[in-house]
Amino acid sequence: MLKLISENRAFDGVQRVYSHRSEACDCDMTFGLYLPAEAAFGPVPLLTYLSGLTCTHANVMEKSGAQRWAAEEGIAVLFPDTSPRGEGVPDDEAYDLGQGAGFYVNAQNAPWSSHFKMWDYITKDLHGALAELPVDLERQSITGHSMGGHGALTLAMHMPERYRAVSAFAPIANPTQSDWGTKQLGAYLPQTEWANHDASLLMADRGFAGPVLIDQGTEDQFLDLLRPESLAHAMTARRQAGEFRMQKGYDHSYYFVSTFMADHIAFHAEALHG
Ligand SMILES: N[C@@H](CCC(=O)N[C@@H](CS)C(=O)NCC(=O)O)C(=O)O
Repeated sequence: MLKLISENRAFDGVQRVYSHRSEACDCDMTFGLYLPAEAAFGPVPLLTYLSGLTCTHANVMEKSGAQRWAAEEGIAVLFPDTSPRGEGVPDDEAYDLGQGAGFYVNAQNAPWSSHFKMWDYITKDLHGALAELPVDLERQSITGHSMGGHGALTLAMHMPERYRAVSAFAPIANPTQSDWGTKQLGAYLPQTEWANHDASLLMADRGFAGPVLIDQGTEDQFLDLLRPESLAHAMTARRQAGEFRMQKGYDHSYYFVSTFMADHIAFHAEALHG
């Protein structure tokens, strides 16, 4: 059951925030949902945006300007949180492990395995919760930033029947070869599972049948950790159809994300309305 936390009118639609109980994460979770005006008349297509390290559902909702473009295209945008939270949920002193850093996996190692099941949260609990809202679950696609770009790419490549298109802003592209990856995958999962959560390895192995769009800033302060070159190489080696754009001068921040948000929403709208 969903609990409505807030509702604000935006671009003729509504920006809502809900909380609900997640069985997978064994705690209450919060998410944002933007519904365009069209949702008053029937289910609209749904784009999920997964956020990066340290974020809650709120960063992208407040800083990316996504609502304007979603309203123009008549699509809903879902903004999930990045981890389980609350008392009793394990955490780490570092910003990039534990709460705010769920990495979109189902943790198998203690102490994380008790709550950190973000893969199941997104694909099962949240999916189920959306059934009572005016979104068309047969028309979905996915995007994300940084850790969320990693989540978007890995989810899309594992579930192409659910997601028609995938895009990413500065994704963590090759986590098995990066400190943004080995640290978290190592904490959460046995090493035999890592390759299932590495976008470059999945791209080389299986690719994605639908459209793909990646944007990466050339002045991103985390380039060495993100390893975009591994994903670009995997895409070209596989002859994956898609666009990989190196955007001159942009860093890792929401100034970068908001600059290209219109492009990404138009890209998804084309796949979702088609
Ligand atoms: N706090 C970290 C960086 C974390 C970071 O840049 N997070 C990105 C996603 S990976 C973000 O979106 N932060 C929240 C924001 O800008 O609103 C550091 O100082 O090294």
